[in-house]
Amino acid sequence: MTKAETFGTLLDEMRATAPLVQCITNYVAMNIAANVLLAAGGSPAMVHAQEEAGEFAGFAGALTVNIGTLSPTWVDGMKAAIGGAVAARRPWVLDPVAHFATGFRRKVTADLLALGPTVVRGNASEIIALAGGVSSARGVDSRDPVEQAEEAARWLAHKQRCIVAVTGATDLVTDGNRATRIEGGSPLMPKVTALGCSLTCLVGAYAAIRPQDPFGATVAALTHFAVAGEQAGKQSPGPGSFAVGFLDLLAEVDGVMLDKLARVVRL
Ligand SMILES: Nc1ncnc2c1ncn2[C@@H]1O[C@H](COP(=O)(O)OP(=O)(O)OP(=O)(O)O)[C@@H](O)[C@H]1O
Ligand SMILES: Cc1ncsc1CCO
Ligand SMILES: [Mg+2]
Repeated sequence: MTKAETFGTLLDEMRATAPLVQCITNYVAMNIAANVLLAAGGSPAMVHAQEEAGEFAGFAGALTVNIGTLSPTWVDGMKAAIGGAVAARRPWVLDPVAHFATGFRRKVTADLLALGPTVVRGNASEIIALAGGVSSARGVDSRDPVEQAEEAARWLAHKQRCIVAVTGATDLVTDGNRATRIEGGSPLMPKVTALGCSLTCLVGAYAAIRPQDPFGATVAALTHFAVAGEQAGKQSPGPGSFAVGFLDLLAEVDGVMLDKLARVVRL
């Protein structure tokens, strides 16, 4: 981000541009992720078949790849899409859902990481395990605090030469040298499935408008989520109404509100 830019100006620009984001996500996330992206201001397209994924990535603003409900044919689509995005010099974001759980997931994740994601976004357990650490998580839900993942995130970002975003009660974004903490959100967020997967797609939307600054783009996306989540949490008695209210708040937050309510700390 340049000096004159704020998260708010980035949000307004993202919404005005409505970047086309190719989302290869899981069966659980597909609907909510598309709705999240639309509410926030982007334009999602769930395109994953190997026959067309590479071609589509050539004109999408960004690509996001999520391994939540893997199968071999989807992996072919992911690799084709990544090839298309890299050839077109578009940013791509990897969400390594429960990558530690099985041999198949570990192998696919290693293959995808080797293709050079622009951003990796995961929960604390996923990022700790990606850096070779030990986590007690067995499935898609995190069992570790974000603070415990900071060293792992910095190490991974350095090794992969990418941006790493760790989410949880507070979020952390690092490029291996710089790191930023984002506060906000709601304890109801992990009680609604696939909000992390949806956030990965929103990171794609911001990266599409700032391909030269994926660090700033990632912090902006997480800040948009944190502010909308915090406000929605104040109005929601439980996960069901939160899911609906959160979509409303993602759309309601504008640049001025984002800059007023953002709690972002440079570490
Ligand atoms: N306890 C919490 N308090 C506030 N915000 C939270 C909390 N837990 C998660 N969040 C927020 O929820 C969003 C999703 O992060 P989370 O770490 O739950 O992703 P995830 O585990 O990958 O989710 P999923 O796999 O279900 O998509 C982020 O914006 C994060 O800041
Ligand atoms: C519940 C679930 N299972 C595979 S992916 C997914 C969505 C949250 O990551
Ligand atoms: Mg996840």
